[in-house]
Amino acid sequence: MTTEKQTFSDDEALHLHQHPQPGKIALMATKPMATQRDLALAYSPGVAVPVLRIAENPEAAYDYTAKGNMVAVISNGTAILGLGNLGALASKPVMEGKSVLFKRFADIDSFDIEVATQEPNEFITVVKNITGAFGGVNLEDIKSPECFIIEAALQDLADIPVFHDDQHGTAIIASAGLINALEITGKKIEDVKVVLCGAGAAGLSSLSLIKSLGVKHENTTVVDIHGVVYEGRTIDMDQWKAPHATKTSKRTLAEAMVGADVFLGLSAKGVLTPDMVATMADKPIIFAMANPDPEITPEEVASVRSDAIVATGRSDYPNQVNNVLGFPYIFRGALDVRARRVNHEMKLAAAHALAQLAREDVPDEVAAAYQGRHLKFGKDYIIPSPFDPRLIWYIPPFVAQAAMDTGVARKPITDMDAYRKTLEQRLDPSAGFLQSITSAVRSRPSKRIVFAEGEDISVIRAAHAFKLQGLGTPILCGRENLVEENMRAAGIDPKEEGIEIVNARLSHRNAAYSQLLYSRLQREGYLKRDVDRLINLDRNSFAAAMVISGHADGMVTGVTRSFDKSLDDVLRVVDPAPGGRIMGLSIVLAKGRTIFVADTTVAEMPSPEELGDIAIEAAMAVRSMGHTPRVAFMSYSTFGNPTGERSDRVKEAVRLLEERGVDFEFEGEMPPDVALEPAMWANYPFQRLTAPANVLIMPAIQSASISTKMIEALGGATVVGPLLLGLSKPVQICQLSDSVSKILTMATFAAYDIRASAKG
Ligand SMILES: NC(=O)C1=CN([C@@H]2O[C@H](COP(=O)(O)OP(=O)(O)OC[C@H]3O[C@@H](n4cnc5c(N)ncnc54)[C@H](OP(=O)(O)O)[C@@H]3O)[C@@H](O)[C@H]2O)C=CC1
Ligand SMILES: CC(=O)C(=O)O
Ligand SMILES: [Mg+2]
Repeated sequence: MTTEKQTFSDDEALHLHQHPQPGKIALMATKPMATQRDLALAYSPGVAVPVLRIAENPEAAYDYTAKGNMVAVISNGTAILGLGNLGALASKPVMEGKSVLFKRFADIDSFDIEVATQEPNEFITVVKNITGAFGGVNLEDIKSPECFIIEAALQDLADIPVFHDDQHGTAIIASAGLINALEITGKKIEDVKVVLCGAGAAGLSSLSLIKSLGVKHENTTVVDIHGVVYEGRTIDMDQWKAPHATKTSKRTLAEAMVGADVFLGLSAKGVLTPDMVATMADKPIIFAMANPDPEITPEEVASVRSDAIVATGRSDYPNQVNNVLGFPYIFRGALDVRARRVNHEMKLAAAHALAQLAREDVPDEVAAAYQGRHLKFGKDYIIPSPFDPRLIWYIPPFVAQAAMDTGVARKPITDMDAYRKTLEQRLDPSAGFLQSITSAVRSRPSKRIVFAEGEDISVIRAAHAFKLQGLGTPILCGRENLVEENMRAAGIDPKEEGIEIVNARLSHRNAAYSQLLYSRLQREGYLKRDVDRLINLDRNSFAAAMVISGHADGMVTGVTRSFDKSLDDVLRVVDPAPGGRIMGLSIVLAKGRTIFVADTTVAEMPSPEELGDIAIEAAMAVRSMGHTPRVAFMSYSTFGNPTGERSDRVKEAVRLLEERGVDFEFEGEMPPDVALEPAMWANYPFQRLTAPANVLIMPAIQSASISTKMIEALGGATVVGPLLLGLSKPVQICQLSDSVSKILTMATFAAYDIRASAKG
C-alpha cells in the first residue's frame, strides 16, 4: 500500500517495526531492583504500605504509582487513520506509535490497549473499569457515530480526562491553523463561508470548535459521502450530524465550493478537485487533512491559483495540520494539574496557544532546521512544526491554567514560571536535533553521497532510505551483481531510479583516480602499481577518490571495517581542511540537553595546543548545527584542586586558548558535574560560563571514548557519531556493524557538510 508521495518502501516500514525487536515500545523500571532490600521495598512486603494508603485514599495513587504520568491509548480499530475498520489488533501499530509520541514529545508514559469489540456498551464497560489506573485516556481511531456515544459516556463515568483525539485534537489544531490563516488573509471569522467535507469524528468536532470561535452556522455547509447535509435531508442523518445541517439548495460538494472562503477536508483522498478550488473566493484557505493522502495536494491547488493558503496532515508539505501538535501537550498540561477532564476552555486555550506560537520569532535552532524554507509567520507557516522544541514548555501552561480557571484541576500549579522550566527539562532533544539536520539537508540542493561498502545489506537499506527521504542521491560502491542481489534481498528493486551503482574494478575513471592518488603518494613509499591496486580493490580509496574528483559530494564508510583502518584509508586520499583539526565529535542527547563531546576518536593524548585546536574545531561544528558553543575543558580536578600533571596539561590548554582570542565561551579545567550544573558554581564565582557548558573537551581519547560509550550502554541517552571533523571533504565513518538508522544518520551528516554549513 504505497502512497503517492511516500518516502520509504513498505519493506522498510515492516523492517522498522520488526527490528531490533518487534514493536515500538518497551517498559523501563524507574527504581533499582538490584538487591534483596530493593525487592523487599518495591515488592512484597514493602509494597503493602502504599497499597493500604491508596485503599484509604484513592488520590494517593498519584503519589505512590505511575498513574499521574500515565495515559492509556485505547482503540477498537474501527476507523484506523483513513484506512477504515480493520479491527482492534490491526490498530496496535498506530496505538503503539501514539504511545511513543507521548513519550518522545511530552515525557508522558503510555500504554496502548486494543479492545476487540465493536459494540459501544461493551467497549465502555471495559474502559470504564480500567480508567482508575491512568491519569488520562486517549481514545483513538474509533469510528463515528459510535465514538461520540463512547466518549460522552466515559467522560461522565471517569474522573480523569477522556479525550477522543481524532475529534478534539484535530479540532484544536485545525482551529489554530484557521485563526492564523484568517489573520494572514485579513478575513473576519464571522464573515467566512466554510465548507466541511467529511461529517465524521474529526469533521464534526472541528466544525463545532470553529463555530465556538465565531464562524456563523449559516455560513457553513457540511458535505458527506451523500452530498450536502441540508435541513430536511433524511438519508444517513443522526443526532450529531443534524444540528450542522443548513438551509441551502446546494446538493453537491462542487456547488458548495462556489464562493467558499474555507475548505476543511476530513474525509478521503482526492475528494476536492482543482476545478472546485478555482471557484472559491479570493485568498481561499484549504485544509486537506485526510491521512495518509489529502483531499487535494498543494501542487494541484497551485495549478489553478496562487492566492490559496494550503495545509495538509502530512509532514512533507508546509503547514502540517496534524493532531501530533496537540495531544502530547494537552495531556501534559492536564496531567500536571491532575485534571478531571479536558473541557472546552482547555481546548480553546490550546488552540490559541498554538496559533500564538506560530506568530513568535522562530529560534535559531528551529530556523537552522529548515534552511531554505521561510519559517516566518505567513502563508507557508501558519502553524508550528511538530519538531519545534518550544511546544513542550509553551502549550501545557495554557492548558493547565485553563483547567485551574475552570475548576477541573485537582492540584493547581502555584508557580507557572517554575513549571515552564520543569517542562523544558522534559524535552527529549534527540527528537528535534536529528530532525533539524535532516530538514536542512532536504531543503538544500541534492548531494551525491557515495556509500563505500555498497554490497552490505544494511548499507543498501540506508542508501535506499537516503534516497526515499529526499536527502540526496546515493551511490553504492561494489560489484554490481552482488549489490543487486542484496538489494533484492532487502526488498528493493535494483532498477529503481535514483540509486547509482559503481564498480571500482570496472570503472572507466580508475586511470584518472589512480593518477591522482599516485601524485599524492609517490613520495610516501607507494609505487604506481600499489596505487592501482588501492583504487581497483579498496572501496574506501576508490570512494574517497570519487569525492576529491568531484564525482561525489561526500562519503560514508566504516560499517564493515574498523574505524582506524577506514580513517587511514580516507586520509591517504583526502586532505585536512586548511586550519582544520581531524577529530571525532560525539553528540550526546540526554534529557533536556544536547552535549557535544570531543575528541572521541583521533588524538590519543592531545597536547595543550592540540586541546585548543580541538575546542576551536568543535565550536565551529556546534555553531554550524545551530547551537551556541559553551566549551568546558574536562579534568578530574576543578580549578587547580587537586593538582597533578594530567590536570596541569588541561589548565595550560585553557591558558593558551585565552591567548588565541576565540569568539566562544570556554572555561576549565573542571569535571563534568561542574560544567553541567550551575548549582556547583557557588564556590567558583570567577568562572566565566554564562550557562551550562554544551561542549566538553576531553583530556584524552580514553576518557572521551569511555564516557560516551558508557552513557550509551547504560541507556537513557542517544549518542550520535562520532562525527569526523576537520577534513576538506565531508566523509563520515560509522562504527562496525552500525544499524541502518545509524548509517543513515552518518550519510545525512555527510550531506549536511558541517564545514560548508559553518560558512553559511
Ligand atoms: N490531520 C489530522 O490530524 C487528522 C486527520 N484525520 C483524517 O480524517 C479522515 C476522517 O477521520 P475520522 O473523522 O476519524 O473518521 P470517520 O470515519 O469518523 O469519518 C470519516 C468521514 O468522512 C466521510 N467520507 C468518506 N469519504 C467521503 C467522501 N468521498 N466525501 C465526503 N465524505 C466522505 C465519511 O462518510 P461515511 O461515514 O458516510 O462513509 C465519514 O463521515 C481520515 O482520513 C483521517 O485520517 C483524522 C484525525 C486527525
Ligand atoms: C492523525 C490521526 O489521528 C488520524 O489520521 O487518524
Ligand atoms: Mg487517529
